Amino acid sequence: MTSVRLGQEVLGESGKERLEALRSAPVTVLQIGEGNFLRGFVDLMLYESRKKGIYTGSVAVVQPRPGGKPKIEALAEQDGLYTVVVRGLEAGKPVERKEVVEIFGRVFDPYSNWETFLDIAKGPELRVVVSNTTEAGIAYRPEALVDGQPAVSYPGKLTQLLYARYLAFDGDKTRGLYIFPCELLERNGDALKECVLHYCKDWDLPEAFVQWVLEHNRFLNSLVDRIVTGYPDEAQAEAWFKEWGYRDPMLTTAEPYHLWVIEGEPELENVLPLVRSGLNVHWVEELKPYQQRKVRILNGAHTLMALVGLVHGLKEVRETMEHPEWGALVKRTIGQEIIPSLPYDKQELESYAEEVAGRFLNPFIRHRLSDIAMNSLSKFKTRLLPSIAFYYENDLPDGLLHGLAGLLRYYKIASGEDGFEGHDLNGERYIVKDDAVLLETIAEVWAAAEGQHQPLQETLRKLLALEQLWGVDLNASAPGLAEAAANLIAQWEETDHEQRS
Ligand SMILES: NC(=O)c1ccc[n+]([C@@H]2O[C@H](COP(=O)([O-])OP(=O)(O)OC[C@H]3O[C@@H](n4cnc5c(N)ncnc54)[C@H](O)[C@@H]3O)[C@@H](O)[C@H]2O)c1
Ligand SMILES: O=P(O)(O)OC[C@@H](O)[C@@H](O)[C@H](O)[C@H](O)CO
Repeated sequence: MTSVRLGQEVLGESGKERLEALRSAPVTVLQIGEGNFLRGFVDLMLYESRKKGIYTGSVAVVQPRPGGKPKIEALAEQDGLYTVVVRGLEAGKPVERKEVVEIFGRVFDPYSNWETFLDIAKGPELRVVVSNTTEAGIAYRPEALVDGQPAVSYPGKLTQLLYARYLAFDGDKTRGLYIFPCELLERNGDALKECVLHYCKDWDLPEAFVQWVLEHNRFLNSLVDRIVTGYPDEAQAEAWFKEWGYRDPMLTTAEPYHLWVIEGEPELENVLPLVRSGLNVHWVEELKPYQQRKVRILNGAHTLMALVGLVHGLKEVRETMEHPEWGALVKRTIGQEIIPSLPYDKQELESYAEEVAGRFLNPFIRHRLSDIAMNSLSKFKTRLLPSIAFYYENDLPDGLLHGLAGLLRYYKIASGEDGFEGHDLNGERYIVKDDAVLLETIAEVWAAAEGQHQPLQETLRKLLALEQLWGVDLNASAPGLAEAAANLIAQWEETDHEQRS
């Protein structure tokens, strides 16, 4: 077992020289987010581009929340280096590529180095901000502007950054930034801009600044697509560390497939030269078709299989896809229920769905259902509910009904020592990670039902009435859902009980 930690020493003399060059390159990209996704996606792309001599700048990275400090410190201890293993099938052939990514010229904690953050914001060479703060990160919550301190929220910090830049360049219209949020939100750029404008208003920032934000900065809407599965299981990590001769707690794994669709003109290659670098990036006029296709097919199927799979004791994506009953259910739901609900070319959707099914079967990637299930309440609403809504006038088809029943059964929870806990059909305990207020509300419904020995259908009816979960009273939108879901859950309980005894 090696105790050597990744750092510039591991790269040898030529590596040290490359790192020196990287650190003296201008910071053209400021990255808000130290998470796995950005490191396995944007940073890896920029690194590919830099290796080809096309992108010549460097990236400064900070964490968006105080809680991310240990990861930022770990990256800094490794001289900004980290390993990505890209593995999967390419044209049907297995590939496994390891890269030590050299892209971060600066790595720091903005909470203890706020002045450094603002200095980077004022850098003449800075052109781009990228972020991934999860869907929860792009949200407006009123907060005070405190001089010399970072705002709590990401959009708040971005407002501070833009204001510092505006003041430093005296409103120069050529100094605006290109902002690329990578959060999986519909029209993520517009959503981020709205939050920034809210803070401008709350903080009474000058109207001239607001005009500068609107006219000379671009908030780009984009869609990201790559399955980034983070740190592997311990046995795999140890085997790799032994083979490589160094340890890397910031190691992440990803599939070879990658797609970034950005709503913007191809001339923006001058800002981020991604297509030129041979990457699967598309500058398009209208993002919506790409967004809907991906979120409804890929993410919808993920959410469906995570909920149904976890309730039935399954743990991973591939295992679920290979399961004779649940794998077939997922494929059927995509092909016969989700695709017919989308207003786009069927052949094209089917070919995307086939590609997605192949990605789910990636033999090298162990994608945990429990990771996908995190925050399923909001994911269900954006990823599966729109497909369900297409069938409000008719009976809900079987696959989507399984998704809804899976959600309701998975969220059969009670408050426990480690958070809100549920039990799968085999009685195994799990912890549900989601919005605390919503979890509390759901747990209260289940607790009341137990106290009153309420029939399952009645409990589900109460849950389906919670507009804070679905945006509507689902009983009114689709009468009969509670009964259908209750019957299905009862059938699951019975089948699993028979199989156990
Ligand atoms: N992993 C993937 O396959 C994948 C693919 C496409 C998109 N995404 C996007 O990435 C997100 C998950 O990111 P990851 O896989 O890098 O996980 P991660 O846990 O490694 O990183 C999450 C990042 O978000 C930050 N964050 C979390 N909640 C926040 C909040 N409320 N405010 C500000 N910052 C917050 C964390 O500090 C961290 O920097 C998804 O929600 C999705 O938007 C992931
Ligand atoms: O990353 P999340 O938690 O928002 O969603 C889980 C997965 O569906 C998601 O990460 C996909 O793997 C990804 O969206 C593929 O591009």
